[in-house]
Amino acid sequence: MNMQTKDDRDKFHRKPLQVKAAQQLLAAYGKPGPIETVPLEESDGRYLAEEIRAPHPFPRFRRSGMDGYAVRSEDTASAGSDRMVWLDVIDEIPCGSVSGKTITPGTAARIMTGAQVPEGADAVVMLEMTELREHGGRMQMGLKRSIEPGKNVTPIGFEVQEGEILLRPGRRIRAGEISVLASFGVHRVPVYRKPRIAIFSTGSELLTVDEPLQPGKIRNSNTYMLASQVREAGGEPFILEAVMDELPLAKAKVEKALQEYDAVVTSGGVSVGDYDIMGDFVRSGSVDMLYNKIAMRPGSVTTAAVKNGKLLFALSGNPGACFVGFELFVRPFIQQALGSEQPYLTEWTAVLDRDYTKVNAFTRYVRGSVEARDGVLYAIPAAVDESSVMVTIKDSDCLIVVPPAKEATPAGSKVNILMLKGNRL
Ligand SMILES: Nc1nc2c(c(=O)[nH]1)N[C@H]1C(S)=C(S)[C@@H](COP(=O)(O)OP(=O)(O)OC[C@H]3O[C@@H](n4cnc5c(N)ncnc54)[C@H](O)[C@@H]3O)O[C@H]1N2
Ligand code: MOO
Ligand SMILES: [Mg+2]
Repeated sequence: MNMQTKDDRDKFHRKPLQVKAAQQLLAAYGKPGPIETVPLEESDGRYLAEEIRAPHPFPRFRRSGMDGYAVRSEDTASAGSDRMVWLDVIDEIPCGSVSGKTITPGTAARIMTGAQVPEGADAVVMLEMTELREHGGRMQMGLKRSIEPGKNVTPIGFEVQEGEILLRPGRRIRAGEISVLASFGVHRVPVYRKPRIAIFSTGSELLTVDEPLQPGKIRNSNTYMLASQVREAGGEPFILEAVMDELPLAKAKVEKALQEYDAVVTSGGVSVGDYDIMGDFVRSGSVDMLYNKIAMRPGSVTTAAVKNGKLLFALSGNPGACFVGFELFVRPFIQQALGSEQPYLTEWTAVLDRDYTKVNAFTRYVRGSVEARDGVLYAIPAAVDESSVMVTIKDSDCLIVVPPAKEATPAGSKVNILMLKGNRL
């Protein structure tokens, strides 16, 4: 039987840090950069690294909104149901062409949607409102309705003025942003390089996913789950081989990974057990420990340390705790490295759908699904949400934040939820 040592006493009496305080500690290390440029078609999902200003107004020319005729509105003033106004058609302007003619009194030009409205014209009449005839060897269009100035003409700069800021750094590039970039000719897009995150699990019980099961062993799921979370958060995951619960192995692996990658995420071995070597490692002095206990559940044993300005996130081995630890601490780091405007999970309010009976001294982050009923958001806690439970992670749209309470939280209570799915703003 082992005697209790000073180290044991240190690890048994850890001082828990609040989640927000831990996030603040970590924020000092989450700096955006470096910048790389990628082709526009590869920029989807990336984070813009430079401000984009409009080099020209948009639209850049007066644009027809209809297929029809470009006219001078004042020429149509006398048109009415019993009085047809006829105008000479002096040109035809397909999209992409610029007319060399000016619309003078008594004339019009046939024009297509998207084409540049010719000089002199200040309105476009849609084709369906007009008639066409040949008269004295000239083509004429007629209409029975007066047209107001500006009708069906999109003015220059209607959408964007020259010099206007269109996109700021840290903006996630999606379909709408890509449309902006393409419209202004940004074919090589400056983006923040994806932070390179090394991931490995610790645990002598771990098998690779393709190994047959053996007595007492389990397959390593956390590594792959974490890699998916890294990708979803905008980082680039690097899966390293899992290590046995032996301190020198883990120490060598972490130290090498910290040199080669932007951050290291491990799972397992952070509690107080005899083989919880990651806990021993962060207390060994080879890294500076930031914290080794958080006032939250699951994931109270979540640990972080720093070496040469680089972070080690030592997450719990319990899958549920590992998942939550990532979302609360690693995701913001990745998002900060991408210059994201909003690194933390978005907080919404919802109505708790059923009683949540567990009580705890720490804030709980309960996996739940979200449903909208009659415009009200309901949060439904997962049936089983123990830290060690893996299978309900897949069903969580959100984390329901249950503050420390001595009594159950009844159905109908207003709760804050952290959105996981559909959150990627
Ligand atoms: N005496 C105490 N025991 C425990 C405490 C405590 O305060 N006092 N805390 C409990 C809590 S809370 C948690 S959470 C766990 C944390 O455990 P560790 O982070 O040390 O993780 P391990 O011991 O390595 O593993 C825990 C559990 O998770 C499984 N595991 C580990 N790695 C993986 C992986 N890559 N993929 C899938 N599953 C994994 C492992 O087999 C264990 O079942 O400690 C409590 N104990
Ligand atoms: O770290 Mo443990 O999950 O608090 O459940
Ligand atoms: Mg353990």
